[in-house]
Amino acid sequence: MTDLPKSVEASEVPKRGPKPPIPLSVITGFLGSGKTTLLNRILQDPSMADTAVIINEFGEIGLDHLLVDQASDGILELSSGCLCCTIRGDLVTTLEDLLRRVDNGRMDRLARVVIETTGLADPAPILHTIMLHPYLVMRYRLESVVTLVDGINGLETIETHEEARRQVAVADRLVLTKTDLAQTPAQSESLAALKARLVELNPGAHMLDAQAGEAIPERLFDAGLYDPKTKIPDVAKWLNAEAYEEPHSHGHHQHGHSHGHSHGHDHAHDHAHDVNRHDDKIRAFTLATDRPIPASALEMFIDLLRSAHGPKLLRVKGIVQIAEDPDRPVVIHGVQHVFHPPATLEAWPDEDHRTRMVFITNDLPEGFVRRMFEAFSGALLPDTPDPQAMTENPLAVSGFTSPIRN
Ligand SMILES: Nc1nc2c(ncn2[C@@H]2O[C@H](COP(=O)(O)OP(=O)(O)OP(=O)(O)O)[C@@H](O)[C@H]2O)c(=O)[nH]1
Repeated sequence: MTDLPKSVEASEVPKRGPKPPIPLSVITGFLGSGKTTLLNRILQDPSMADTAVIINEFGEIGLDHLLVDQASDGILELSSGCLCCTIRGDLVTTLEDLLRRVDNGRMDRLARVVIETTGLADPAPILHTIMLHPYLVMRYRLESVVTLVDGINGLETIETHEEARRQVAVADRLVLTKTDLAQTPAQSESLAALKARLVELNPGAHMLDAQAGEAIPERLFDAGLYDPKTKIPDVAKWLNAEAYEEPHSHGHHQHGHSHGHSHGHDHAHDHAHDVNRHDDKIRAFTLATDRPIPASALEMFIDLLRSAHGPKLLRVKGIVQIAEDPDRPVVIHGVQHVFHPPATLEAWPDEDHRTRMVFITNDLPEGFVRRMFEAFSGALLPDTPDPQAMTENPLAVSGFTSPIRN
């Protein structure tokens, strides 16, 4: 999985040979956050034609008005041109069934698959199912993780439920729901604090307001490495590393990160928030270097990170300049202990040829990851000591740049 130089080619351009992989997105969000409501709305959008939606229970989702035909294999055809199926058996079987339909011509086109998770689920195992499956990982490509957050109850849910924080951390898109219900000053204030908190937890995810009509398919799902129109990798957009530099300075994002200020609330309440923030162990940060990294060093860095600290890696994305093949960058993508097979791009998509990685970690300090990265990225020349020694006694590396510091 980590033999980087021999990695799979990330060829997305349709051509003879293997079919281009089918984009796959996951919609998650805490109980009652509005997943069904959102799905019902977007399923009526013409751009969702040729989409297959996988949900846990048909009963949960009021799709009756959309149903046309109940097929015998549990896959329903919707009047919008979508298919809908429940997760029968397991997700792998369902995803294989869809491929079979495409391959044997029973389905003309499968433009996208959307999986709705149950509210309490950590979406990571769903991503792992695809990343670890040798066939599915070739036929599907992870396009986006969309996490819905209730604009009224979200802040409290995030502070009290680890699952909710994980859902936020793994997201490419964060959708705020129920913002229409924030009418009192206290509710507006809570919504503002929620937005600030979301930026803090996951600065790279775009935030969309469902009530403002922003949660439309093209903005929800267009979060993959490849531009859906040109099929060209857009690494800068995918990584969105700039967003990590100044987490609180984003245009429409909330500036009022002012939990210490007086809002007329009692002091204890504000103080409780302060404590939660300071105790919080989720960190979002980036690493960057202009020094090419030997393939073996990258492999060891990733192996060590995921084997020793896998559960603490909520999300890792990166583009890496490999010393042996500096003109063809390697793209890495991990969720907890599982990394997608690294993809080698044919060329750098833009002028920036630095290695850049974004991390969202839980209880894994930035300094620790940074030192480990420094040790592996800068010093592992052929005559260097073994990586274990390097990790225990990391060397300082010149040319190493860091957009943000702890
Ligand atoms: N006012 C308002 N209500 C909403 C909005 N989104 C969802 N709701 C309501 O919130 C409730 C829960 O929404 P669902 O769509 O069922 O939420 P869910 O995430 O699918 O719920 P589970 O499947 O139980 O996890 C429903 O009564 C919706 O009508 C919104 O943007 N504004």
